[in-house]
Amino acid sequence: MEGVVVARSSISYVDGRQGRLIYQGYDIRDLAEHATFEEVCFLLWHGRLPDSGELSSLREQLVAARPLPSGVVSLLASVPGRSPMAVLQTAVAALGLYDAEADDNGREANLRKSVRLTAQMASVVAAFHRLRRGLPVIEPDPELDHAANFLYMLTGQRPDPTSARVMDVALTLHADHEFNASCFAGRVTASTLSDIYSAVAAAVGTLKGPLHGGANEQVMRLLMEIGEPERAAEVVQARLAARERIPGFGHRVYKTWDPRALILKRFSEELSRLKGEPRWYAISLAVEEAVRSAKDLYPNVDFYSASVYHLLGIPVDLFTPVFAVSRISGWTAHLLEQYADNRLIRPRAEYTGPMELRYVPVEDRPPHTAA
Ligand SMILES: CC(=O)SCCNC(=O)CCNC(=O)[C@H](O)C(C)(C)COP(=O)(O)OP(=O)(O)OC[C@H]1O[C@@H](n2cnc3c(N)ncnc32)[C@H](O)[C@@H]1OP(=O)(O)O
Ligand SMILES: O=C([O-])CC(=O)C(=O)O
Repeated sequence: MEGVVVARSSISYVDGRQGRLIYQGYDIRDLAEHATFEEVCFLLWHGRLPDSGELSSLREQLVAARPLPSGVVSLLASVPGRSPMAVLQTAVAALGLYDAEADDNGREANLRKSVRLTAQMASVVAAFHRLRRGLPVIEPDPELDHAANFLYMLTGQRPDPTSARVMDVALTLHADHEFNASCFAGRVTASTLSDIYSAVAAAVGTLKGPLHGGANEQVMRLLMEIGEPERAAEVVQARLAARERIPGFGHRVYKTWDPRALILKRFSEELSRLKGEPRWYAISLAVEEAVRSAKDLYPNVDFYSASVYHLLGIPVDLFTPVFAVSRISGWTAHLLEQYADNRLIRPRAEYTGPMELRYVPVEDRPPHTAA
């Protein structure tokens, strides 16, 4: 389906040649510099920036929705913690079980659920992490905005202003990206008129893969394996010689710099310096140079977000869940758009199997021999 346009959408636009990303008319660089994640959520859901009353109201709704149903907390305390993305997917389905509006697909109900899901996915990731470490779940702080509160509930420390701002911008940068694989999976689910929780659970499962959101975790594991900038070229060359992919490079749509990667690169450099850990930026830069000199591939959003998340104190296996904590805003915007003008998404396949075979009873079939 490379390059195939499957629907019309007003939510976001990716110009893969110029390296531009637009949310509802606004350039991502403008939003990253000036907007908050809460404003971006409103923009994606409503198609325009909020006025101050609307923004205060959205903030209040998000704060009010942060606490999780106790049944979901019990579930998080009892599941095996091997795959945080599988836990998140399970928790999204469970949140639907506790929502009396789960099966109401009207726009107003779905908007309320978009707010709840955006607030609660952050709470799920933070609570799961605390519980698996045997630590108490942190009560949300209504004075903190979404990004800062997430870091607080995860780490137990109120973040410094730079960390809070970097987290907020990272959420904005990851919020939406046109018909990416997870968004498309969610829209396909919604197109059957299934509920928003089912659609988001499908999207979470799709984001998990290492060719999509799962790449950010693989990037950090690569940086850790490399360990020092001087080893970057050797490790990258060995991987390319083995025809392995370098996580965090290449993109189906961008054929130049991903504008989000440029912003995250600056944050990686800034945080590396501020936190006194210059090697993460130095290794990342050395990997970028090694890949760029070997292949015509640019870093995507997952490359520099890895060192940024690490420097914010986020555990490596939560990197992809943190991507979902942001992308829930874009997924739900797309689901609202899908429900508003729905037609079942059901493409065709070109059949390549045999025809005209006749059934033979099992006792008459010869033993199968591997080809
Ligand atoms: C949020 C996101 O989802 S962003 C993407 C996150 N995923 C990653 O970072 C995983 C690594 N990247 C990749 O695997 C790919 O670049 C993808 C899946 C993102 C896009 O892939 P496609 O559009 O299908 O590109 P395609 O697979 O056709 O690659 C074109 C060529 O570039 C090579 N290539 C692409 N990405 C990489 C990479 N990361 N490392 C090494 N080679 C690569 C391919 O091997 C291929 O080379 P060839 O023509 O010599 O065989
Ligand atoms: O658009 C894509 O294919 C991948 C994606 O979600 C992104 O880059 O944010």
